[in-house]
Amino acid sequence: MSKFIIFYEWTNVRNPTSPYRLDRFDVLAIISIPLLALGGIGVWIVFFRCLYSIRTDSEREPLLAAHTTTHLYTDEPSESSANTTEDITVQIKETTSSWWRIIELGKKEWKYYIIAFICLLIAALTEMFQPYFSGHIISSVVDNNWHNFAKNILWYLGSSFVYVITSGLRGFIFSMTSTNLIQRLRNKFFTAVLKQDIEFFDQNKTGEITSRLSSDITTVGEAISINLNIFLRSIVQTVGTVVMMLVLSWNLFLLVMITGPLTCGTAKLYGDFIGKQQKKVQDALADANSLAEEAISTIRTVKSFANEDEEVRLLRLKNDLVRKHSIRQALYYFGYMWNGQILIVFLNLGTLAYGGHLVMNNRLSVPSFVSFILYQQRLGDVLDSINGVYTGLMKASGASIKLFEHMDRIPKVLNNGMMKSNNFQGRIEFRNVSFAYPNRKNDPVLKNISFTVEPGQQVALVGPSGSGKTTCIGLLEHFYEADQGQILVDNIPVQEYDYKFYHEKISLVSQEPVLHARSIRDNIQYGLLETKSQHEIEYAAQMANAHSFISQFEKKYDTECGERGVQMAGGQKQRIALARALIRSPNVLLLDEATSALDAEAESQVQEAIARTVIGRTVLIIAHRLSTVRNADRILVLRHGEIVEEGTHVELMSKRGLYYQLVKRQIEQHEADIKGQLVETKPTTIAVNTPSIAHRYSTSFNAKESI
Ligand SMILES: Nc1ncnc2c1ncn2[C@@H]1O[C@H](COP(=O)(O)OP(=O)(O)OP(=O)(O)O)[C@@H](O)[C@H]1O
Repeated sequence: MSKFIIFYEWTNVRNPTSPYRLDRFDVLAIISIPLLALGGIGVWIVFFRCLYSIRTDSEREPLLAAHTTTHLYTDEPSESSANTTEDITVQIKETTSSWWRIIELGKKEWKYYIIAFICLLIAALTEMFQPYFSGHIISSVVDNNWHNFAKNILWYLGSSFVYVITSGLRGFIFSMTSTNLIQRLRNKFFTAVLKQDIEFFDQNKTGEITSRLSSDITTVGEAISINLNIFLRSIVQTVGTVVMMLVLSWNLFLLVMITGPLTCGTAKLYGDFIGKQQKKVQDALADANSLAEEAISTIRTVKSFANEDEEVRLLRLKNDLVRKHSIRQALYYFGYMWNGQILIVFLNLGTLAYGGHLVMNNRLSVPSFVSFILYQQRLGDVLDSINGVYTGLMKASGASIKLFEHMDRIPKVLNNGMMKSNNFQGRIEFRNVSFAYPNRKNDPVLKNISFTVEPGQQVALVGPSGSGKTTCIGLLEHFYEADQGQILVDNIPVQEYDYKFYHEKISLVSQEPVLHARSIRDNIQYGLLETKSQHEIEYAAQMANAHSFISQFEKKYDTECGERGVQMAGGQKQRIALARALIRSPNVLLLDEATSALDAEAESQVQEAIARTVIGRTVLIIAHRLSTVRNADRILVLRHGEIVEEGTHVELMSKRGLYYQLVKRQIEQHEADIKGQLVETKPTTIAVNTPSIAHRYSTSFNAKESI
């Protein structure tokens, strides 16, 4: 019992002899300082809530809104709707899951993280003792004790040396892992994006996707590695510093402790704001990048319409939105820093006053007080860092939400078929196919169409613009899934074929073939698993009527094609594209207006190549110039997504239906053109680079002859 009484007296805060005694001054300090700090924070919360509700001018700007993608002008409603419990829950889930996923990405480098953590631990421990040695250096100077002074100086120097080495190593490892993380994230994102179906690319602009690939991923990678570094360091430092402070003076530590929840609360509040704002910054940046990318990639069109100033104006408006979102984010950051500083000022003042009181009452020694103050300053820095970590993580999670959204999207069109046929014939069948594009679900493009193309047959699809011809090719290429009905090749649904196998058997030459910024050789063997010999490449080029012009280039097959084939003429591009299709010896050739953009000479060269290559192959051809499909085995006439006529050229002409009308209109148009061209003066005729008269004449002549 007596022991209990002694213990009670020893721990009784009212007992003047107890080391845990608290007087009125103690209680006043512990209560008043946090209250004062809270008041400061409250004022700032009110100020920032007001600021938050102010909409920027450019968000109201109608012109910009008209050019802004959906996610930008819908971000305001989404923010207000985030007030509902459901939305907040979704946001928290999104944020948490994106953190975990980013951490998972770093799992691969766990060995490096362990080394970095050991360095960090050593650095933090050595750093932790520095205030202790500083306190003793000061007190030994006051006491005139030079032996103690030298000893503590040596300890200080030794610990600083270890600190410098280990913290440098830690920094290097974290930078290296950050670079690796960014690269891995970039590769994963690019792989995921390329695996998406065409619907995804219909919905997302190229510039937006590339912006995610560069800017968002860098933001995430850097924020994560830097924050992981700071977070781990801060945790170790916090534990060490707290222990040292407790040992030095528990009364003073109690005062410091009370401000802890305030610091965490502030970090949470501002972290949430900053996270939300970061998503807006990244979205606005993606939108601006998208516009810049579009303007640069279509520079010829921009220049031919002298529209540079307008493009610059639009980009400025979009960049202005990025700037405004970024400034608002910087203001949140400023507020958060300000609050942190208020807390620190109050805490320092409180500690000085209360610590001074303890020293004057002989409850704390001077060296301990000095050391405590230094530790407290360090704790302030550490807590500040932890706050920064939280806001940094929120930034990263804001930037990563869209990244993971793209990466997680499961394509609606899956290319997971396994079928590889040894006896691939190339019989095409459209069986009751109906289709509407996913982004225009209410506008049916194909309505219950059925047709077959037997192996070796040449079938032409003709019809007015927008009747659904290219859509048929898109479905056959399995870019989209039909809403109803089936598309079969050799009686097997296209989705059941192995993706690579199918696209080697079926080759497409489109109206505006896109070449890659690589050599002609690389373009011809594009997408092939094995490298083709020079002989095979030349053979494909000869079949496509391309060898002679390629041979005239100085670098021959190593000549660069330029971005999207910009360094090649239209006819040359078409013939390289034809060689690219032919090198895989496809059973089925899809020709989507392969010659419509060419002049007479280029067209005749491509036609000649096509005539040579179609023999023995199943061919589905789309042509506006009806003269090019006269010899097809069968012609299907489409109108508003339905097959309205079917037969050979002669049969259809005799029917006097839509096909006849189309041919007639084309002849009349050509005749009018010829008359117009003939009355034009010579210089004008030379200046206007239209498809040649001779070509049009021959087309009209052919068509007329056939009527
Ligand atoms: N990616 C797309 N998203 C939404 N609608 C589309 C898309 N591509 C085409 N369309 C629409 O589908 C319809 C048919 O287009 P399609 O390209 O198949 O016509 P077409 O007969 O080939 O025309 P043209 O002869 O002028 O090339 C058009 O109304 C077009 O606006």
